[in-house]
Amino acid sequence: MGDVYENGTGDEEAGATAAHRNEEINATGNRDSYVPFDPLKSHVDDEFAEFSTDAGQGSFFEGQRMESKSVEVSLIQQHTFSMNWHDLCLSVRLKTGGPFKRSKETVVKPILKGITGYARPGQVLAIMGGSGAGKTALLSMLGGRIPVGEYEISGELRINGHERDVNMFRRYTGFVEQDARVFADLTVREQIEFSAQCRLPASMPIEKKMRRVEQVITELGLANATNTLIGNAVQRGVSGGERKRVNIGIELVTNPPLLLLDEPTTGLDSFQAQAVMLTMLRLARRGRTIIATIHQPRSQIFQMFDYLLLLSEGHQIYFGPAKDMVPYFAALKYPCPAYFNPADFALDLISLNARSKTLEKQTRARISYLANRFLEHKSEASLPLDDPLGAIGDLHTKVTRKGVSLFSSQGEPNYAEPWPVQFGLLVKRSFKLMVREKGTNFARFFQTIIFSVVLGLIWLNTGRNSSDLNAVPGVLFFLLINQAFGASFGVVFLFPLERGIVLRERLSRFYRVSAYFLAKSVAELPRLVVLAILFACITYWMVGLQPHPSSFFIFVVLVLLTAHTAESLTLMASASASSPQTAAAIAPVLIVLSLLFGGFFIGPDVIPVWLRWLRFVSFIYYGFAAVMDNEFGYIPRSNTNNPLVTYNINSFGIGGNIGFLIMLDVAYRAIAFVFLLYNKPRLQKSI
Ligand SMILES: Nc1ncnc2c1ncn2[C@@H]1O[C@H](COP(=O)(O)OP(=O)(O)OP(=O)(O)O)[C@@H](O)[C@H]1O
Repeated sequence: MGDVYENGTGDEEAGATAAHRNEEINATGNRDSYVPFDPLKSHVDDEFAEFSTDAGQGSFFEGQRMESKSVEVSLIQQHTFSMNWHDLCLSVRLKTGGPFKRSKETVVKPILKGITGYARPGQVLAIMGGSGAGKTALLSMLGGRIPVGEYEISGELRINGHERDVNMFRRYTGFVEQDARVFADLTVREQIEFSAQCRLPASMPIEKKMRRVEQVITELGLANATNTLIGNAVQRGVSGGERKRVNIGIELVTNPPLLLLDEPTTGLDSFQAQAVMLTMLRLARRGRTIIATIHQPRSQIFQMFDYLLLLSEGHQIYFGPAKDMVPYFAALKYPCPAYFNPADFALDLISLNARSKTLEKQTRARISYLANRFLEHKSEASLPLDDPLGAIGDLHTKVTRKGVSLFSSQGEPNYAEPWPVQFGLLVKRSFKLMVREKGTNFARFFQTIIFSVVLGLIWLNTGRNSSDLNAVPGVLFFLLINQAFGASFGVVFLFPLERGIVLRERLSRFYRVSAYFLAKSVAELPRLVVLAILFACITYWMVGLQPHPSSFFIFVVLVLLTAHTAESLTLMASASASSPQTAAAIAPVLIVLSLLFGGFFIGPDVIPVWLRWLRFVSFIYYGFAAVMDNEFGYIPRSNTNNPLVTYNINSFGIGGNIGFLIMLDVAYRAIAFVFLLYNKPRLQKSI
């Protein structure tokens, strides 16, 4: 679409171009040109009347159903968020120059240039602007989600008239990101249910939590997709729009006092977009504060907005009641043509048109003119930061050393559920995900059987044949490295693939990282145990190792322990990497180094002195020593043909080597946990 106002900021030009679209320009652009619309009373609402009734009768919205007039009364009965912000600025430091340039220059790129406004309980605030205007940046700033490092922030922000404790704030607010970060192998219901189970108060009975899940599913029109897997590019699941609504449902289910949504309607058809916004409006009318960025809303959606904040190129162009936007621009001699969608009108007016140098110059001049006019108007738009509305609600603010916290944190735990419950929920989810990886499970099962049979056939009866005795150490070593690599490949992508989802859940305080880490470890165990036992059983008897049950049992334990330690070592790589590619690059290095110093390829005397210590942190070194001892321990060490002597096997014995292996296993896992704990984007704490 062309730029309606491409002739610049002049009154006549603007009017003339607008006339091109519609002869009937309401030159005054007064309120008469704006068709009042009450969505809650419209026919659209009727289509959703049943949900409205459900919500009113059920426990979903704890407060009573609110009409605008009764909003304030009900606000007093529940946690409510009133948010004021003043002169918010955000800029990013960009490094220029190639990677080898000695002195890198830093360029500061402003993203938000002094944004002021407020959001009230009971109302919907829409943040509108063209692509790259700064909508997501502003929403992230309001949501306390600006990463540390390259970004610089300034300005003031108050919740209910007080400084916020950003950690508590994140727990109590819902933040719906633009891109849905959800598990492909879980169903719609499972995703929303998990959020409800982790985040709703522990004191709430489970039936009530499940009822709330059902209500959210119904309210978001997901009833027909409840048991459908989310899916991904490879495996077909729900539609893009349904996926988006699941993302909203995950936040909505906790009924947060403040809900921030980044482009909740993008990718939805117009009916669904309207339905989602209607849900937001209803939520607002029940006392919630809703802030949503939105791109190109249709006129009926636009009329659901109570307040509007317009952004262009990081400048604030408008803030105020949505219904006053058209008159505001008309007063600046930019009238909205009659019967024209006010949202389209505003976006045409404030978008930078870079299709040609002339157009860019003209549109830039207009944006700067509008931004300057808003600066003059700003004092009227802003409210004092300690606005008395902040006193509404039963929030108890408390003075802490850091300032005033958002809530009274007395008796207010950081997480809704205690650690054991978090752990239980996570084990259940991880196990479910593991079982649903049918392709992987199938492949690993058959890979184990094929490998063990092939290896068994290659070295059939090698152990029973005394002339082949010297071949046995090689067989034992190979069996161990086979298990090490198998276990390593199984978990190398574990954390990077889930990273996005887990970071989202960690930010919203679903659970502690320790609960997640331990749950993953526990859920992965059954598969590892089954595969290791299967492998050991087949190869041990085919190769013909020591025929005593106790030796066989020790061998099984050692194969299992070696595989588990290899898994722990790989988890170090997996937890430290932010992408699957990085994990895949680090893990083989760790495993191969362990093999190299494992005592088979290179004897300790050949290794340079300063590198010899490395064998003590090689899990294969202990695993190999133990299986060798298990196989040849009966031969006295005085016998120079004893492979234990030939391979310079340590004298820790089977028990000692198992002990060291367990210690390494625990140490690797502990390091992996620390990596996971710290491998997250750090968010700025100020404002
Ligand atoms: N780390 C960064 N480095 C460079 N530029 C950045 C960075 N983060 C944000 N920006 C820039 O800030 C501007 C605003 O980005 P933002 O994502 O807020 O836009 P938006 O209005 O949400 O756009 P869209 O509707 O396309 O999502 C963009 O020009 C973007 O390129």
